[in-house]
Amino acid sequence: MDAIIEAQHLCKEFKNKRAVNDLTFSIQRGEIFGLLGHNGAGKTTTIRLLTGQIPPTSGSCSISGYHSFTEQHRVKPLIGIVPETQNVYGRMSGYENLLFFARLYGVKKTRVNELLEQLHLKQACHDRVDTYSNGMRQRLLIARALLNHPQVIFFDEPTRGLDPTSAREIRELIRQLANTGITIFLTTHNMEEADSLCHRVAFIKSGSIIVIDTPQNLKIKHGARKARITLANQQEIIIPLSDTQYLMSELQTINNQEILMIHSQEATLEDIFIYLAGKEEQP
Ligand SMILES: Nc1ncnc2c1ncn2[C@@H]1O[C@H](COP(=O)(O)OP(=O)(O)OP(=O)(O)O)[C@@H](O)[C@H]1O
Repeated sequence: MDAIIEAQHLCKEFKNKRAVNDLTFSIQRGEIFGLLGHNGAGKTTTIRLLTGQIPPTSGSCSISGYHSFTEQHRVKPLIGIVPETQNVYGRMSGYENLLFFARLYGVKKTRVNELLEQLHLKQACHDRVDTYSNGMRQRLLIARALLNHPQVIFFDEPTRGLDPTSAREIRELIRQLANTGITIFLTTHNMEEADSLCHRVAFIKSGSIIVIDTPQNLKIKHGARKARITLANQQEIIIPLSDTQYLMSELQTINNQEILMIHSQEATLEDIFIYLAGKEEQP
């Protein structure tokens, strides 16, 4: 296996607050990996550690074998970051924004044009960014993250605040990037998004990872399958299939009523998340 991101007993404390607690994991090249957690669970801090923006309190993390913080000069050319806040220069055009960063990174102008084309921003590229929709701004941030041909892209809540069409476009784009071999590390609150996009997910709670697996395995291991029975009078009964006694007693209550439909219902990733991580974090 060829791991590109590795964390070993990674911890981060702010004053007396432990934001990230003993994270150990590795992510393979080409993987789409999702870090899922409530507000304040430690997702952004994990990204900041992995990308070398802040030093760990203890433990270590690396990209392609280079220590994220102490070997930033090696790590920076390998990564792209799409942050949670859309920190672009509103008074500049999309083109100027990209050109500014291209110069900073020593990237050729032709790459800017290539990315404006790839991210469908060519037409509006000379308009001021503060006239862009949220979806366009997000695509501009992705273009910026791609300037240096990164091997890994970190997305912090990539579809937060986007309308469903723009969110779908961004998800499609993430899939396309992964298909070109780029490793994707993303954080999200959106369980459906994680389920449809990620090869593996980790649930983080109060700074600790409580489980890492594929969405499918998590559903198989922790999800109760249920039968949804719709009666002719439109009443719906949901019965867990694992509990035979309960199933039999519920079926008896149906008695002579006509059954319209019986569907088997799989647990969703959200069900599993709530089961394992509970509701929102306590401050
Ligand atoms: N610079 C900082 N100084 C002090 N505390 C911080 C700092 N950054 C984060 N924290 C705290 O660490 C914890 C984890 O924060 P983090 O931003 O990583 O969570 P998150 O999972 O990304 O949340 P959200 O989904 O709301 O963005 C929170 O309790 C937060 O208040």
